[in-house]
Parts: sequence; C-alpha cells; structure tokens
Amino acid sequence: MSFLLIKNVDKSYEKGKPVLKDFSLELTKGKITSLIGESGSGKSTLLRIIAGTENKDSGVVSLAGENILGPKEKLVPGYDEIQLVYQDYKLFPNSTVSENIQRPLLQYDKEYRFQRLESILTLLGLQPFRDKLPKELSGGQQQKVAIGRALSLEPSLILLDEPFSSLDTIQRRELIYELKTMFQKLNITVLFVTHDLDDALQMSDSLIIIRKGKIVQSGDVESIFLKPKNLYSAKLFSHLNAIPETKNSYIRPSDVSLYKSSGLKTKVVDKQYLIHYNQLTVELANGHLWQIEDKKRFFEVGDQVFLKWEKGNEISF
Ligand SMILES: Nc1ncnc2c1ncn2[C@@H]1O[C@H](COP(=O)(O)OP(=O)(O)OP(=O)(O)O)[C@@H](O)[C@H]1O
Repeated sequence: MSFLLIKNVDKSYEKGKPVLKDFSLELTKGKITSLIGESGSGKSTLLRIIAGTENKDSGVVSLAGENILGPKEKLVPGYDEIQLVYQDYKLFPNSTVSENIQRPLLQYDKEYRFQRLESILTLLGLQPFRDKLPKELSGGQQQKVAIGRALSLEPSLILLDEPFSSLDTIQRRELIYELKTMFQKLNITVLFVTHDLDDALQMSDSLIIIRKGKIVQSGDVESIFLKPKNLYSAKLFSHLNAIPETKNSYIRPSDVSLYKSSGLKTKVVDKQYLIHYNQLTVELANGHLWQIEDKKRFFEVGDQVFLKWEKGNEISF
C-alpha cells in the first residue's frame, strides 16, 4: 500500500509555464527513494508541496491517508511528521548543536526534550559536538545537525533537498552511507532529491527520473540501467555511442571491447587517464566520435583500434 500518494499534481508560478505537470507518484512506507532531475525540473517545488509549505494548483497529496494541505488551506503550514532538509542546513548560527536539535521541541516537556536530544546526538555521533556552534563544525557535521533537528519531531517522512551538494566527495559518501543505514534502522520513508546520479545510487536502489516537471522513468536502478525508456534516462548513466547505419541504436563505452585487428575500424584521437582505465576518443570512418574504455592502457593517440560488442548489449529506442 502506498504511504505517500501524489496524484495529478499541477503547479505553475507563472501562467502558461507549468513547473509540475499532472505529476503522480507513490512511495511505500520505510523505503528510501532517490529522485533525480536537472536544475529547474521542479524537484524543490515538489518537495515543498509534499511538505505542505507550497500551494499546488490542483491534484492531491496524502500521507498515510491524510490529505496534505498547502499554506492557503492550513493556518500553520507544514506537518510535524514530514520534515524537509535543505542543502544550506538553515541552522541557527548563535545556537549550539543541542539547542538547534531541540528547537522544534520547545512546546514539549523538558524530560521528553532531553530524551529526544540524547538519543539523536548518540544516533548521529554528535555527542562530542553538543555544545559547539555551527560555525565550529565541518559541512558534513552541520548537515548532520540539520538532519538531527528534522528527526527530533519523530517524522515518518523525510524529504532531502540536495543535502550533500556542498560537501566534498569523501564526506558525501560517508554521510550518505551513515544516513542510509540510520533511516533503514528507524524505518523512515525518505525521498532524496539530487541532480547527481552517483549520490542517488549510493542512497537507494529505487530511482525516479524527472524532467521538466514530469516523470521520465521510475523503478529499480538495475532495470532502468538495462532498459532505459529514452535517451535522457540512458545518458544519465553513461555516454552513449551511436552505432553506424542504425537509426536509434547505441552502445555504452563499458560494453565495447578493443582489438588490434578485426572489428569496427577506428582511430584514437584523444586519450585521457582515468582511475580505472584510459578513456579513448576514437574517430569512425563516418567521422563520428566514440568514447571507449582502454582498461589495459594499451592504445595511444594515432593508433588504429578495432571495436566489437556482444549482440544484445545495444540500447535501442
Ligand atoms: N517561489 C518561486 N516563485 C517563482 N518561480 C519559482 C519559485 N520556485 C521555483 N520557481 C521556478 O520553478 C522552476 C522549478 O524550480 P525548482 O526549484 O522547483 O526546480 P529544481 O529542480 O529544484 O531546481 P534546482 O536543482 O536548480 O534547485 C524554475 O524555473 C524556478 O525558477
């Protein structure tokens, strides 16, 4: 049964310029889902509508059967059980870590507040920083405080709006792993919005791809990778090489094998040293350029290289 239900939601800020178009989506309880889309595709608008802090023009959003209303329909916008975490943390700069985390709990009694605070500090490994100010913490630690603050109200749905964008790769990987494990343990439903496929895949196996306010494809990562519905979904995962004399057939660089003699004849025009292979740009007889992976780091610029791939690995639309 779906826990979060979004049905036929439309939203535009300006007449004739829809940001979300007949948008529908269902999430099951306790599942982490990544939503990926380029800048301006409507991701943040969608999250604000789900959180009840943005009005929609039409459609329905419900959580566990309860309709989520926008600011126009609800006196105090937002819901305790739905928490939105932003890229820029939005911490109170003059409040300590503990004060920031407890902030949403001010109307609760002292004992509950203290108990929530201690469990969150422990859960997120923030005990050593409890009396520090945000500016004394790293970006990753500040984001953990923001997530701790969101968790203080025991939400059942967490919406993450590009929360790792300002962190470096190592910090990001570590934090994503830590949070993913924690969300699973707490059985919290998470919708993680990003424009970075790597981050999306680190966080979950379930992916929604949106473009210009519409879902382009959704499902488990492997099935989207193996059977992308369109060029946009396919290109999110890797470069695509257009196969000559076909209409819309492509092959991924990782599926191409390199030979010294037989196969599709090409010439190396550029070589780039990458961590696991040399990335070669090769020119085909028709003048088209392909990208391929030289895992043995054998070929040099100017060499002839012949290419083959297994039948069935082509991606066709
Ligand atoms: N409050 C607003 N008022 C007017 N236009 C807005 C508002 N918020 C967003 N928009 C416009 O709606 C479109 C979608 O924006 P949105 O922030 O939802 O996309 P996004 O996918 O989250 O983009 P990004 O990754 O850059 O944050 C953009 O064209 C944006 O300029």
